[in-house]
Amino acid sequence: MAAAKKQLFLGSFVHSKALDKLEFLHGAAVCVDQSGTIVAIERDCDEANAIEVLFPRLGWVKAEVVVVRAREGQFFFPGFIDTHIHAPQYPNVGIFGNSTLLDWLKTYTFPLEHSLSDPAKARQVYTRVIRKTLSHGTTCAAYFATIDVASTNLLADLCVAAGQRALVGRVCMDVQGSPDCDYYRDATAESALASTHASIAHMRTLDPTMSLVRPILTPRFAPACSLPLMRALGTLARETNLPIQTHLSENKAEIALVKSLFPPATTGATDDSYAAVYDAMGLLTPRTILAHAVHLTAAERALVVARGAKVSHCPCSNSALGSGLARVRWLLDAGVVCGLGTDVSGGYSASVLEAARQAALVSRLVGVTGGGKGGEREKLSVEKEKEREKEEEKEGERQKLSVDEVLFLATRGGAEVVGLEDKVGGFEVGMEWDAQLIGLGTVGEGGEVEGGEDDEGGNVDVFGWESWPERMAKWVYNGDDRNTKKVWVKGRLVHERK
Ligand SMILES: Nc1nc2[nH]cnc2c(=O)[nH]1
Ligand SMILES: [Zn+2]
Repeated sequence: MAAAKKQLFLGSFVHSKALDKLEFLHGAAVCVDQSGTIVAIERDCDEANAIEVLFPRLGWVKAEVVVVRAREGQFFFPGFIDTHIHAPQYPNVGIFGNSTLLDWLKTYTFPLEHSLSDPAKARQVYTRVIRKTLSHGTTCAAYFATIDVASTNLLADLCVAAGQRALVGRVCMDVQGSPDCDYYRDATAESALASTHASIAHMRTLDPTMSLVRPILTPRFAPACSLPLMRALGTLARETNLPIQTHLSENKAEIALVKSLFPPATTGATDDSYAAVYDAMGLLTPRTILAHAVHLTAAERALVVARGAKVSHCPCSNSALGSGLARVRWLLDAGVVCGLGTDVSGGYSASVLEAARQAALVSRLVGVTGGGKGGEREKLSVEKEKEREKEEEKEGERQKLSVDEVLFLATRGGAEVVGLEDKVGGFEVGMEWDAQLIGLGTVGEGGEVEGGEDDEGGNVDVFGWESWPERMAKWVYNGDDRNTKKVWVKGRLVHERK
């Protein structure tokens, strides 16, 4: 549903200009037309200026325009893009015990996903996960649903109704026993493909221009898919240009399983790596989202770059399931396009801001663990050892992701991962108004927070002497949904914090 009215947004706007550079526009004006498209951006422009200068240029008359003002200290920020989230797993957020990937799937995940073939339960869970993610400023999500067609289609319906932009994938998994999921799987590769076609057809009817919701091919991960199924999905991707999402190289036991299940002789792959299996099946494309990519080899990274596939970095999940420290700088260095994923419920939070915070923190650990290189170290002379330590320290510093960088990954990076970089992720004329209004707490002279202790600033106190970059750091490290005051998708208000 489009925004019904022309809108004028006034105040401070913050967005990424480059990986390491946020841009701050203060006292600015942004005009958004009825279709939700940004038609003008003007610096140093108050309401009177906008009416006098911008409106005539756009052919707008004052009476038909709704004005939205950010209060002093508040700012508009692009909506977050969650490049990897499992909608049916939302009831399990925080519930993972001490498990690791393969036993977590068996113990917690497959039973819950299976139970969502009950339409009432699916409606309850999907309604909640959409509301929750919107309240955290997620304007676009790449969702894994379940193997069940009806409830996958319901997820797409509910996204459209709530106004959330989404890629929705019916999960494909036709293999019995690896890992153990006999009660929850597609009966055959053919039936998996037929069910996939059914959900694609539903979404094409629901949103024929894919203005909000689009289908995405979703082979769960190699161990749960047969070669014929993966090959057929690769062919379908080539024929339809549809995007693909899957998991890659998340956990060491998973990688060993892939090596044992798919020797190159069976796949025709050039080597026995995990990425090579997907490549041999035609699943590595410029429209492929690869979740995790924690333990990639240099050769796999080169293959991902060569195919133009993208990576969804899921730090909350990688830490919760003890999967490992993804080397994001190492991926970025090679030109891999990266975004952030919550990976609910491997990830314990539906918040992309939390994923951004954890991406920053985890990157600080990548350096001290030797850039994830590990392995035996050559014995050196004392002098050479000192040199090496210095080099490693420098390299460790370089691994760190800044506040600007993690916010880029959460917005522009994510937009490129989901193939929507021309539409969302920043504030540019011609792009769509997917945005959030952020408010931080303002501490008064008496130490009180204006507007009430609890809600106004949530966990973020701003004293007034902080620079804008410092305010952004406070938001990233201490913020939560209490700071997300309003959220728009395509110009439509889809969440308001009361
Ligand atoms: N994190 C995560 N990894 C997976 N690998 C296969 N399925 C899943 C899943 O649901 N979550
Ligand atoms: Zn996942």
